[in-house]
Amino acid sequence: MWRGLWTLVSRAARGPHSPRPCTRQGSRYPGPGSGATIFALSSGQGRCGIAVIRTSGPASGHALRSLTAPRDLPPARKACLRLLSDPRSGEPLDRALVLWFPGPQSFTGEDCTEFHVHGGPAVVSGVLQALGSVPGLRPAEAGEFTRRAFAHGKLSLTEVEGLADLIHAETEAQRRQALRQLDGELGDLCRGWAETLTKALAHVEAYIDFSEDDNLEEGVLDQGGSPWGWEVEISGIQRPQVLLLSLSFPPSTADSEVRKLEVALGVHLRDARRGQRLRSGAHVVVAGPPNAGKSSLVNLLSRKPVSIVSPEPGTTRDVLETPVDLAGFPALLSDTAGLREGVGPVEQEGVRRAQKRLEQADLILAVLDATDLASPASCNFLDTVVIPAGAGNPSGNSQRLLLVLNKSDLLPAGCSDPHPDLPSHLLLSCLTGEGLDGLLEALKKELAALCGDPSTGPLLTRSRHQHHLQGCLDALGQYKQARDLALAAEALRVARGHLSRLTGGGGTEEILDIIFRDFCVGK
Ligand SMILES: Nc1nc2c(ncn2[C@@H]2O[C@H](COP(=O)(O)OP(=O)(O)OP(=O)(O)O)[C@@H](O)[C@H]2O)c(=O)[nH]1
Ligand SMILES: [K+]
Ligand SMILES: [Mg+2]
Repeated sequence: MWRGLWTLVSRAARGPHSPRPCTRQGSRYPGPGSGATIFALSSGQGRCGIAVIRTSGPASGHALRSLTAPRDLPPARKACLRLLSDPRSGEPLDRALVLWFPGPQSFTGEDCTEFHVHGGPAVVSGVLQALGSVPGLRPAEAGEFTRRAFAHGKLSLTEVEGLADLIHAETEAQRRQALRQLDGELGDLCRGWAETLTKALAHVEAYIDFSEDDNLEEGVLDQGGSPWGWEVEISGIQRPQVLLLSLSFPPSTADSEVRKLEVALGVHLRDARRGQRLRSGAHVVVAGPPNAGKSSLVNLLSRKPVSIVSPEPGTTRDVLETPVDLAGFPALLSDTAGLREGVGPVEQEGVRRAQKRLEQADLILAVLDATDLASPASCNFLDTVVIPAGAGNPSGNSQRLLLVLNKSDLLPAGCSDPHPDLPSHLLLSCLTGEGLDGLLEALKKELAALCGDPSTGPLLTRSRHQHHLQGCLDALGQYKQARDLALAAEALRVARGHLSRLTGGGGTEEILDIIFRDFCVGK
């Protein structure tokens, strides 16, 4: 019985259905030291000071020796100056710094080399061709270096995603967020949660074994009516094996640990939308009546002539989208048609599209002409868009709105705020730029609320993360409702499986393909 229990505890700790919880499992790629050796230019394309060419795979050392003189391998991880020449013709290619990273202490876990050559296109193509002539070497596919790093357990799936985001990060907030993910924060969090579930599962499985022997399950479930009930019950049973379990993981702790886990998952799930906004940009929609200066504002914020500006009302018809860095946050800025009634069919279609885009906005930048507030179009816009959105007191995570009164340069001099009766607003002149700093400050606050603080805030940046955390939470719900120990254990296993898949344990090829598609060749 004692030995049986230990077997069960360790089996639960390992998990009978998923091989290892949240391990950094690989894909179909072969283990370190086998397979082809790949090479690619890892720095950007085009003329530059230094270009970095990498290789990874078992023939890396041979490739390094074939191209360099002297032919011996440099000391591991130390930059050495070498003359590079083409192994076929002996023709000199460049004088370059080379590095030798013997596996497994390398980015991919395999033998790797780096050639830091002068960045002219002729040098780069000469070295790439020379490498291509070495037997066993072939050009790398997009993301193949990172994929090998993942296959060899150097990076978890969430870290791979962080790396992809870091390469694509365009704003400061995105960079901070990607770095946190690359540091493995999300993976660590999931591994901690999975460990909690493993302990709970060990407890339940051991009890299943115990009750099979002693026929106790029925009575306990009758009394408790739920896993929480029988967990408490177990600690009351004076059996040596149960006492052992109680010491290693007291049932009341199991109860509260799983409950704590539910709370933590809920907090992160509520933050998920913010994390996704931080990764792909908040939707900021500029809207208002015709000629308010919406297109002028879009051009000012994006610092380029995205939209046509003209004195003619109804200039903008289609929704025009442009990605911008707004005060360090990524945003997708949309210019829209001026909202008004009684217009021709083309402009009407523009108005319909504008209204549709307004519904999808995370943040509405409502623009009015400060000198034209009494016009029917302005009044209608205030009544139908600004006031319902509750400008001035944005609440919670719902759609937010900033009201901007443009063309302040046309207001009589000395008039600080001509419209104190309007909902909270900012004065701006797209013509002179006055009020722009205040607007950017307000935008920063709004975007920080929408996207979260990148250094402490949301960690879930993809819908994939949200899907698995929700799956885990749902399974914990089933666990609580299970009236049968076997079902309760199965629910815990399902919950743990979701966490495991989030970090890449048992990741399917499809997910890997989608993630690695984001990478460029050489990464
Ligand atoms: N004086 C002044 N004129 C401005 C300002 N901003 C925009 N304008 C002018 O107002 C007119 C309309 O500007 P747009 O940016 O085309 O306005 P819009 O809201 O995009 O117009 P529609 O697309 O037609 O709905 C243009 O002649 C601009 O030069 C401003 O701050 N001050
Ligand atoms: K216009
Ligand atoms: Mg316009």
